[in-house]
Amino acid sequence: MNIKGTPVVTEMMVVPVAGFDSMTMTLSGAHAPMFTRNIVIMKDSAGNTGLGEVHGGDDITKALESYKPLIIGKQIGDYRNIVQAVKRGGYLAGGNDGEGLQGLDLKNLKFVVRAETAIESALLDLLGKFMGLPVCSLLGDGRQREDITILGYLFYVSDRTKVNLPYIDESSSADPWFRIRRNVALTPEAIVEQAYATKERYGFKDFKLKAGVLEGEEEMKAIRALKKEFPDARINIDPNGAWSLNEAIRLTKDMHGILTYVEDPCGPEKGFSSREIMSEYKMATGHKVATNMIATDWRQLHHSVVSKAVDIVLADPHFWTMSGSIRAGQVLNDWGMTWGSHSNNHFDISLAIFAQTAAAAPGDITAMDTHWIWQDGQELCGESIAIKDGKIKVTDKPGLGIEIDMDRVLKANELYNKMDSHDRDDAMAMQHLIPNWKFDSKKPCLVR
Ligand SMILES: O=C([O-])C(=O)C[C@H](O)[C@@H](O)C(=O)[O-]
Ligand SMILES: [Mg+2]
Repeated sequence: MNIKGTPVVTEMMVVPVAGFDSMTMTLSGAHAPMFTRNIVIMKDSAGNTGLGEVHGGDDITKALESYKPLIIGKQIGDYRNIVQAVKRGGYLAGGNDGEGLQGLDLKNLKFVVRAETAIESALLDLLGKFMGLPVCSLLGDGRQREDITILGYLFYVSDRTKVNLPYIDESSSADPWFRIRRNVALTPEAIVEQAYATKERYGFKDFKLKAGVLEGEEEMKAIRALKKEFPDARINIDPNGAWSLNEAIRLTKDMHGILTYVEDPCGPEKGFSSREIMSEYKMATGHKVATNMIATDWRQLHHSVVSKAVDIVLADPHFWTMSGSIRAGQVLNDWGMTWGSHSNNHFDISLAIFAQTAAAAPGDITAMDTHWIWQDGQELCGESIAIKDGKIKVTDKPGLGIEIDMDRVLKANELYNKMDSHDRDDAMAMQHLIPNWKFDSKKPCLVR
């Protein structure tokens, strides 16, 4: 079909970039000193620039590069067909396996990630700029809200001084959050200190603790300490499926009124699937359950709903595409369930993608995750999106509402080019801390 009347894509650049991170801990190990992302920069015949961002790694860079012939010369108004063509003909087409297997095997993360989200985002950014509308007005049933509530995503952080790796030190920063975020945090007191510092800088009212690091009892102490300090906060915990069913029940059965919901408490065990086990967990405890592990696509979502395994689906647009995430949000809302979003480390382009998607998700959505507070200060765009009073104000500017700063992108690309490996590997830093450390989907990473 030949659609007339919208500008055509004249140029598409894929720029792999890197940024600095803390030695944050998860079930999978420890974040490395640097994280990677892929940035897409498109230009059109109207002179506008469109932006996209997705996970890092050479496979995703190659996939994005392979999409160019399907995009350049095409009209931006035809973006749905372009994304469809990319999905069918792209380098990663057909591969889909991964985080949903409950192992958080990060070698597989690239198959859960929909690289085409970066293409969709750049095209929607261009189209929004052409039409004078923010991207959220072009998604689903259009804009649903004026601001997005964000939660303070707290992590245990290992002692970077114990490993010979180039983690950055910000302990002389003037900002209390920047001062502590690279430093060791393995106690309830340190987690509470993180919460206070993030509240001071971003105004968060709700918090999430990434668990699967220490013994569950220790992590519950941190949750209780948080609730004591922030009695009005909605607080959740996410061990990425590390606990057995019995352990999860034991740890959380008395946490009503303290935990608002529990995210991916258990995984598969004794021949039962993670959906069956999570369903039993929900029945046994009455807790609301969230996931970004067992409902990462439509087929998984179907089984999760049928088995009544979850209440809240964290439909990260980088896993679902922006329009897919909104479609999921519409269905969830109609079925009395709740939409939210998961995240990984990211730059400010992804923050805009999250904000625009959340702005178009209908109903009473849950506070959104973002790792961005761990990256704040490393923006790739001129005027960045701010989190104030625990919220992002949805922009009225056209497109994503941000403009790329090429000097910053080139610097982040230089950092990327200095790295030996571009794929995420949380076992690497862990092995510097504990020789021969190996991922075990049932053992918190510091319990060895
Ligand atoms: O909610 C989650 O499961 C995550 O945020 C998973 C991610 O892998 C996160 O823990 C990370 O990137 O370290
Ligand atoms: Mg999670």
